[in-house]
Amino acid sequence: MNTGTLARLGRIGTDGNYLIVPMDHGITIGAVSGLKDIESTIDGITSGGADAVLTQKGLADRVHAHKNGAGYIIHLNASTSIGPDSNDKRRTGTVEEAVRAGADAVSYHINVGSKYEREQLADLAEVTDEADRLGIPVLAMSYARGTHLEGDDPEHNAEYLAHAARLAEECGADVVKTAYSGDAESFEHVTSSTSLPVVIAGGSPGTDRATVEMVRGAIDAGADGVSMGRSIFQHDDPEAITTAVSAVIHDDATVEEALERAGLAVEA
Ligand SMILES: CC(=O)[C@@H](O)[C@H](O)C[C@H](N)C(=O)O
Ligand SMILES: O=CC(=O)COP(=O)(O)O
Repeated sequence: MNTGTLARLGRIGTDGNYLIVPMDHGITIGAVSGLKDIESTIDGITSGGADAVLTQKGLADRVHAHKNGAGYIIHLNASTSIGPDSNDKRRTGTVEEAVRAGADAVSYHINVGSKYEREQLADLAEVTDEADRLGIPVLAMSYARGTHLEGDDPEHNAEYLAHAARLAEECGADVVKTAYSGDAESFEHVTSSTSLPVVIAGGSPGTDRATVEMVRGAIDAGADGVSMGRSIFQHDDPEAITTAVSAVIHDDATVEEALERAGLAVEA
């Protein structure tokens, strides 16, 4: 890893742990709650302890004035939930554009098991080469998603998730984000399948306790943090839920301690 990449990796995390809040969903699902007044949302989550925020390049001007010194990641591909196939992620930017827009890192989304994985695999490998030349870390959002997967809930199957996580390392990424398998025991298979820092997506929002329990379970399984979007930016109090998630990631708090610190309900 070159000096620049290592230095910038330190800007999107704290001591090797990562509380990243992605808000690139404006392409995927539109300007949902939390993304309309994204400036206030970013103020809240960075005050609550987020290490970095993540958007598409077009939002850069709206981010910088509100990120309170947190790191900034620009996402390089996207799809929409209303188009023919949300697994067909297409390029929305380059690493050079991200650097020009003041990013400390870039991210790229690959759907392993989809009919688009071949193109996305090749594109991710190009992104990591381009990023390495510029000393920019790459967060690979590596999901198990697509018609070639089998089983009842393939998107949360630990075998598929472990494969997706290792794929990111083999393609030269610096951090990998994938879905949580649902429990610490099965997720250990995912974290042990790669030497990369592993962070989890939050998925569709649940209760505050469920969100914090997911983070606690992932950390107990060897994960290094989160790249958690909707559960945080769509929360009624983004600063409070970020405070709770930060307590687990940065201070190794229990679920109860984290919820109490954030002033959130402790009972299930
Ligand atoms: C909205 C979702 O299902 C998320 O998991 C997205 O797929 C993640 C990605 N950043 C996107 O918005 O495309
Ligand atoms: O970019 C999106 C993610 O990294 C995960 O988003 P989610 O809303 O937590 O699923």
